[in-house]
Amino acid sequence: MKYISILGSTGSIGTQTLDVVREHHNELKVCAITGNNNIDLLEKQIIEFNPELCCVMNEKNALKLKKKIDSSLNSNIKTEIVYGMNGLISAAEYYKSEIIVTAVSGMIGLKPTVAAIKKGKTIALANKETLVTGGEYIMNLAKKYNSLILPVDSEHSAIFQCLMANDNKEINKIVLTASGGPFRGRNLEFLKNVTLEDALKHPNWSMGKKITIDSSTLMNKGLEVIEAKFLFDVQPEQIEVVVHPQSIIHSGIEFCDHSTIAQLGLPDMKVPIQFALFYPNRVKNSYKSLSLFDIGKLTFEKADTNTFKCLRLAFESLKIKGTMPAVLNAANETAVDLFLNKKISFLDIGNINESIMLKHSAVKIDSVETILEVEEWTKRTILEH
Ligand SMILES: NC(=O)C1=CN([C@@H]2O[C@H](COP(=O)(O)OP(=O)(O)OC[C@H]3O[C@@H](n4cnc5c(N)ncnc54)[C@H](OP(=O)(O)O)[C@@H]3O)[C@@H](O)[C@H]2O)C=CC1
Ligand SMILES: CC(=O)[C@@H](O)[C@H](O)COP(=O)(O)O
Ligand SMILES: [Mn+2]
Repeated sequence: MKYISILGSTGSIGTQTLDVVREHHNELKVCAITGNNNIDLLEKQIIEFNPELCCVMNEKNALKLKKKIDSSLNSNIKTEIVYGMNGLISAAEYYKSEIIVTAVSGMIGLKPTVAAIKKGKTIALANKETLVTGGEYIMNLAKKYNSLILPVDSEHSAIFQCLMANDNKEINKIVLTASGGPFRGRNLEFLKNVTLEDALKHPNWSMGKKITIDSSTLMNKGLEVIEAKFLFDVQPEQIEVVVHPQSIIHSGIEFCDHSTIAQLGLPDMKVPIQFALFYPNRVKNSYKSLSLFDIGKLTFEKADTNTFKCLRLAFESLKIKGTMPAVLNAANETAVDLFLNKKISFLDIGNINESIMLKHSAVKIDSVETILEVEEWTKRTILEH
């Protein structure tokens, strides 16, 4: 039996991780789960999976959930309810858990992931913001504490799988695929008037709201470029973004002999989640099979980084190094939150990200505190404006 913690069990990745656990209930056991607002779903998850620990970020919600659980007629439930950042860290450090699925959205995932790394846990990393903000610091920490980081992000899982069979072989480039989002092919004039509802319509994937907006601005691809740079220790120039609207080729590697290996599959996150949970093994499941006949055509385009400036900003932040990717990420989280609350327009997201980068003088990251300080500065600077 493999014991796991799921940080963010009520979200898109969290619920799909639980689907994988249901599929493999004889091999996987959930010890700890966490959520923020969705306590109705947390209650259902507690009843079904009976974890030993459940953290609700928000204290009031935690007390409400505790009341519900205490008054439940099901006397088998032994779940301890905790709350706040300390609670999230306890779930990440939970003594029985070997693998921690980091499926919370945003930089809030940084501290618990660092805590899990310091306990030498295996990290099934969905929360890309941890690597985007912590970069080399996180990778070095993982080495120091012998913690294995297994990517869950579909592109990075694809790259990891291509590398697995070709360990220690020199690579020319990473081919990082992008769907292009709901506004692929559109120009700035069109984007001036797009709405939140338009931006939330991802063509291929059903995901949480924040990452769905990031896909529509191509910031998601920018964050993934930064994630790939640190995970696979390549130069930014070795990462080629290719728009592939069908999202069937999840990414690939061109090796030094000009042979390219890619990983393909239907757009279903259960596949990379399962891969991380069972690594290095491949195990059978009941998921749908890919039929290339049904797909018919696979097409490829260049990304338009003039119209979608967030992708360009990501490459620029990597050139500047240090805290700049963390600042870009924090600016983007703040801007996306404002957009989700209908306070700014779609194009404002990229403009805010760019203006904050211009205001920031990057420094080297030598602690989690450095990252949290620049996050605080970024959010304050945007909101005071
Ligand atoms: N969805 C996908 O297919 C993919 C996602 N990812 C990455 O995985 C991560 C999760 O994405 P996704 O599942 O889509 O996101 P969701 O928005 O669907 O889920 C987010 C989860 O985090 C919890 N949460 C939100 N805010 C806080 C907070 N302040 N403190 C503690 N917990 C919080 C939510 O709790 P609650 O619901 O109870 O409020 C929920 O459990 C992101 O980093 C994303 O980039 C990467 C590749 C694909
Ligand atoms: C499923 C997944 O990994 C997402 O990150 C996905 O890649 C988003 O699609 P885009 O290619 O549109 O950003
Ligand atoms: Mn992805």
